[in-house]
Amino acid sequence: MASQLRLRSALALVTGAGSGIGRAVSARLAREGAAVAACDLDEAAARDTVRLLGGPAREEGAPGGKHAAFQADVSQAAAARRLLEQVQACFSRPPSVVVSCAGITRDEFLLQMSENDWDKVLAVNLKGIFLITQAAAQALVSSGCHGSIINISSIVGKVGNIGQTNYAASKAGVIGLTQTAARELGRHGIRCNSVLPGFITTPMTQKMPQKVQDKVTGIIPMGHMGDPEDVADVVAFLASGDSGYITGTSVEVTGGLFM
Ligand SMILES: CCCCCCCCCCCCCC(=O)CC(=O)SCCNC(=O)CCNC(=O)[C@H](O)C(C)(C)COP(=O)(O)OP(=O)(O)OC[C@H]1O[C@@H](n2cnc3c(N)ncnc32)[C@H](O)[C@@H]1OP(=O)(O)O
Ligand SMILES: NC(=O)C1=CN([C@@H]2O[C@H](COP(=O)(O)OP(=O)(O)OC[C@H]3O[C@@H](n4cnc5c(N)ncnc54)[C@H](O)[C@@H]3O)[C@@H](O)[C@H]2O)C=CC1
Repeated sequence: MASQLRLRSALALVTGAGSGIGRAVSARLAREGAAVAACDLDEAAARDTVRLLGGPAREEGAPGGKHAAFQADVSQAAAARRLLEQVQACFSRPPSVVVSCAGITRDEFLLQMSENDWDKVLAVNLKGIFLITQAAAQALVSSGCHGSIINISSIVGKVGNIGQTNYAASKAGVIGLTQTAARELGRHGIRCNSVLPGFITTPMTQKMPQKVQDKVTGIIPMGHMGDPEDVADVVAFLASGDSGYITGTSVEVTGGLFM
């Protein structure tokens, strides 16, 4: 039972909380007792996630509910700063758990990839994690609070993938960013780890051509795609004291794909 409420004193900020892995992470952290600040570019989707967590939503300035929804574009510095301000105003404390799930794809072969598709993916997937990690770390350090920052990379950041020069670069960058943050923030009691999901059933992967989906599934040692909850299991562990001496790591959740 204890492990089921190991996050009862935590406030968790989850970006990309309106869909897929971010929604599953929000549900799992809430189930383990955390208050969840669910953020998404799509505010309605973030609100839907908070409704799924159960109980009344906490609106800024009207404390009552346990969880709250926020709208922000993580790729914009002012929005990232404003998000951390709004979360602290709503909950009277900085988030002790920060999970960056917000991410996009703009897939194309290198020979045809546009600069715009490169820029957009790097802005959301890498710069967005820089901005959120920085704003959250600044809030935690200035308040003397410890924390756990979990950044969602991808197995593609480790091995590359056809059609994803932009995405692969962004996800490889997330690993290096997180390792560096771990080196700098450890002395402040802030742990930073990356999670590298493999092929997970979400709207993001459902956009892939079916023939490619079939190709990938055929080479997964466990023989099937993963669920968002498989990723949430690892995120909850990294968020909790059960991983208290783990920082700077990259945890692969892939069914053995590209081990
Ligand atoms: C033995 C198979 C090995 C497969 C390895 C694949 C690993 C993928 C793991 C993903 C796990 C993590 C995913 C993640 O982090 C979340 C995401 O990023 S989900 C999106 C992942 N995106 C892709 O994998 C790219 C998929 N491809 C496309 O979207 C289109 O092909 C593309 C827009 C790049 C080009 O479209 P188009 O010009 O229409 O060409 P085709 O679609 O007809 O493709 C031509 C040819 O190339 C083959 N192909 C395309 N992508 C891949 C790929 N990723 N891996 C392997 N092969 C690919 C495609 O099957 C065609 O082959 P033919 O034999 O000519 O039919
Ligand atoms: N689905 C998969 O197989 C894998 C996914 N990932 C990563 O996991 C994370 C979540 O992916 P999924 O749940 O599959 O995708 P998804 O598309 O279901 O959810 C992504 C969420 O991020 C939000 N978002 C997009 N841009 C944003 C922005 N600028 N600011 C704030 N929110 C924004 C979207 O509105 C959406 O709700 C992404 O970072 C993705 O790259 C990594 C490996 C595998």
